[in-house]
Amino acid sequence: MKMRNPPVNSLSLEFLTELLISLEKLESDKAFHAIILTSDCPGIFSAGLDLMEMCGRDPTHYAEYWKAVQELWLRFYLSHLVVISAINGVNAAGGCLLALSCDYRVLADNPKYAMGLNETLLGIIAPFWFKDTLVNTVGHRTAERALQLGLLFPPAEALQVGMVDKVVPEDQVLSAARSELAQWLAIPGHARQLTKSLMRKPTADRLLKERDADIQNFVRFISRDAIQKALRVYLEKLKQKKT
Ligand SMILES: CCCCCCCCCCCCC/C=C/C(=O)SCCNC(=O)CCNC(=O)[C@H](O)C(C)(C)COP(=O)(O)OP(=O)(O)OC[C@H]1O[C@@H](n2cnc3c(N)ncnc32)[C@H](O)[C@@H]1OP(=O)(O)O
Repeated sequence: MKMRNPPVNSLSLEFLTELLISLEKLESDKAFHAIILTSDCPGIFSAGLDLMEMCGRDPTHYAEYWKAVQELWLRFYLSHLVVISAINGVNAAGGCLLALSCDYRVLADNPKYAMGLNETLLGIIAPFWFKDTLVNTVGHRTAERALQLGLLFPPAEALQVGMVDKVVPEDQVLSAARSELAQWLAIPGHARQLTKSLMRKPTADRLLKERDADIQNFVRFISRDAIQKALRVYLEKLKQKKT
């Protein structure tokens, strides 16, 4: 699955919906057993959630958007397919969440390709299920530091803290993901799937039990004047970077 939403693969409502539909199609076709998730945007895996969906819109839109974000995470996190990410670019916040929801992560060895949950740098916070997904991957202490400081880890550090499983030269990121896949596909499917569910269901259930409350919390939080201002300032900084 090659993500293509130029210029930065931001996860807009439309793009989230496309990803969901693609995933559902693959999952319902018995011929498919695995996905390699990668990017078609040079140097960028994903810039995360689309800030334009969270800025200057009305509460109904925020609620619709957040429901789609929840849905995409739940579907990827619990997918019965083997999902491996071949991370071939910078990968921020919501994009990083998507990679953390995969079964295995290969990152291209380029110092520019940092990844992490950097929400605090924007003046916002990573929701509890983003946090849980990170804790499940790198452990509590590393997650606590990474989340508070909004750290984006370059490849060597991402490997060292366990955020990714392998770092390879850029031109080998896809072939490394394919090689890894062979090992996962050699395991009897039902046993692997049940084990995945055993490991992940408690984390997913936390959100499933509080889905509506989580949407309401998001809408309340994102609608605050101070948060809207912080997002506008951040977007402005991104634009000024060019001049
Ligand atoms: C009491 C508590 C209750 C709590 C309740 C819960 C609360 C929940 C809170 C909210 C949770 C929200 C979670 C958010 C998750 C996210 O994912 S936020 C997004 C974070 N992403 C980023 O910080 C990355 C930002 N982008 C970049 O750093 C760079 O763009 C890049 C990815 C490194 C690429 O750089 P470069 O190649 O130089 O391209 P640019 O010129 O910077 O960008 C090109 C254009 O794209 C626009 N853009 C970039 N990122 C985004 C984005 N995420 N969304 C929308 N648009 C984006 C950028 O502005 C450029 O636009 P133009 O200038 O118009 O070309």
